[in-house]
Amino acid sequence: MLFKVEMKVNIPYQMPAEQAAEIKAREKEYAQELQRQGKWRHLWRVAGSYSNVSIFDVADNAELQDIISNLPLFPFMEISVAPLCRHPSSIHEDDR
Ligand SMILES: O=C(O)CC1=CCC(=O)O1
Repeated sequence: MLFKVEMKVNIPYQMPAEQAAEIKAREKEYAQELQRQGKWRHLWRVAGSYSNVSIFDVADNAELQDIISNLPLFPFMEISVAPLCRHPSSIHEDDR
């Protein structure tokens, strides 16, 4: 199942820089492993903001919830999720 996920990051300005850097490093490692597994298909920065648009390819809603809630930055994010389905004009066979 494919989902569009939008994540807006709001790290409190009081957080020490080293702590923020450590959380971001863990986030990067987690995100890159999920990309290697094919579960995090696309990860795009939204230009001009500390947010991203991502496409996830997961088994079901429960797996998406598990992945998202384990993001190291999860406590500092506003997240919105939209389920996707194949567009009839798509030429990409893996759009499902
Ligand atoms: O910087 C972001 O948009 C948050 C994030 C998600 C995966 C990652 O590595 O950073």
